[in-house]
Amino acid sequence: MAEEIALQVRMPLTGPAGPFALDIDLKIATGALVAIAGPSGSGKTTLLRAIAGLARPAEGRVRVGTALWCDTAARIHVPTRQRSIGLVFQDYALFPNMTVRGNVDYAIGSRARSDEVDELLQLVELDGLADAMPDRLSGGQKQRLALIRALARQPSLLMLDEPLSALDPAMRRKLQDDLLRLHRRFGTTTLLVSHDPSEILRLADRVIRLEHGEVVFDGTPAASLVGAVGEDPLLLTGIYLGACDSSDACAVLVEGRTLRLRLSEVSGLGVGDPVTLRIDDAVVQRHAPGHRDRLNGCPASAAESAEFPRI
Ligand SMILES: Nc1ncnc2c1ncn2[C@@H]1O[C@H](COP(=O)(O)OP(=O)(O)OP(=O)(O)O)[C@@H](O)[C@H]1O
Repeated sequence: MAEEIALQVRMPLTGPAGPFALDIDLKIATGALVAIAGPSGSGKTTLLRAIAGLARPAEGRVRVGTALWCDTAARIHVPTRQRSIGLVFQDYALFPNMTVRGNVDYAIGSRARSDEVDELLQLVELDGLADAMPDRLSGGQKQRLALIRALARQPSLLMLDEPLSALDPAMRRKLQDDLLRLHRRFGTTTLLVSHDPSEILRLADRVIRLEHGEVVFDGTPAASLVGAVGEDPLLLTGIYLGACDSSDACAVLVEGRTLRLRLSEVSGLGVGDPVTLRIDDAVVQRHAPGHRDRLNGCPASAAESAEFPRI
């Protein structure tokens, strides 16, 4: 369909272990919130930069809806400022010499209406700080301003590169809520670079994992957990929601999402009980508070479920 985003990017890169190529061919549905995960140096930021026009692919084509932003074969390279994008990076990048309101005004441009700016500031609880300069804001407030500024022009594509990684856990959580709320409100197609599995689980519809410039995983957030854990077991807490009717899987509410997981034993667990899921080496285990031993796991079935509806 014409609305989707089609990305083909091929670009030689040089990492600490030598040359490799960023080689991406993806389609993204309009309105999706897609997490881009993967180890350091795998090419996540470079992919965003290529989409934004800040890096030039050796070969590639970037189409967003009906707009062609880049087509190396046709020698098309639309400058960054003419691409309908919102960008938020870890380091805020606010205009330090403009007030909070001024930052949003500037992003909207000459058509800025003051009621529109007020509404945007209210959305992220910055209306009381409209006349403050950015250096008076906390890290979380700065990042909320950066988010709203990126969305102010209602871009076709929002790209967030580890936007919450400099924040403490409580503020991260708050900003994740804001991000979800803003995503639901504006429906902007979003690419979010994140290393944090619980953040991905909470926010994303789809996860793309890069390694050495290539897509090694493309699937649901829950399915991504199993492959992404590495040496460190991942512990997630959730609420047991009961057995699923048609399979031996159960439903567990984790980070605001219902996951269908096959747990080793569910005897003694009641609906509403808190559970800890241990996802380790493709094994999902659970132990309820009060159980003396961790129960044995069984092959993870996080990948089995096609849909994980948001609650
Ligand atoms: N223009 C370029 N030419 C050659 N190599 C590059 C270029 N830009 C980036 N690289 C290299 O490509 C690799 C991937 O960088 P990139 O910043 O995209 O990784 P990343 O996955 O975002 O990593 P991190 O999670 O640490 O931010 C790095 O080793 C980097 O040095």
